[in-house]
Amino acid sequence: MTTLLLLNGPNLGILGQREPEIYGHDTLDDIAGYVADEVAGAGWKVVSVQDESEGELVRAVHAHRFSTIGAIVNPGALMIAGWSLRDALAAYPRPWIEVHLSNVWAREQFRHESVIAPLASGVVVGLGALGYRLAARALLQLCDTDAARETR
Ligand SMILES: O=C1C[C@@](O)(C(=O)O)C[C@@H](O)[C@@H]1O
Repeated sequence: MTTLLLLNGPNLGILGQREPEIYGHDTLDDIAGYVADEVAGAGWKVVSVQDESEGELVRAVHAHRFSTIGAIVNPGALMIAGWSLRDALAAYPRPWIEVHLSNVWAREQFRHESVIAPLASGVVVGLGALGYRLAARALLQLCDTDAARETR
């Protein structure tokens, strides 16, 4: 079974209750369901990990690095200085996409830089839960391309 890693950082476990005017009303379970719906047609399943601590997220990237085909990563505030998460993702051998629910560029200055973005295959920002769906669709295409390359 092909598996996609859905990785969410600090404070994303309380989506739905957390500043819904910024982050929307969907819970993380809702979002995991949307991602699962997007990839089900390809026969992929989703493993969803959320943690408040960077170390646990690093552990999750390590644990899933050879068992997943790609990843969707919302690092939360670790975008700002999550250097060990950045290094773990640098060693993740598959395509992955950074997602932010809110438009971080339209918010405080400290959210305008992401230490992980330069390593991502792409970044989706400001589209709420739809951003996770779009990231899943992108990974279906990116991973197909990889698979096609491997068979050449
Ligand atoms: O926790 C979050 C959520 C966020 O990653 C988003 O999805 O919009 C944006 C971050 O700046 C913030 O710290």
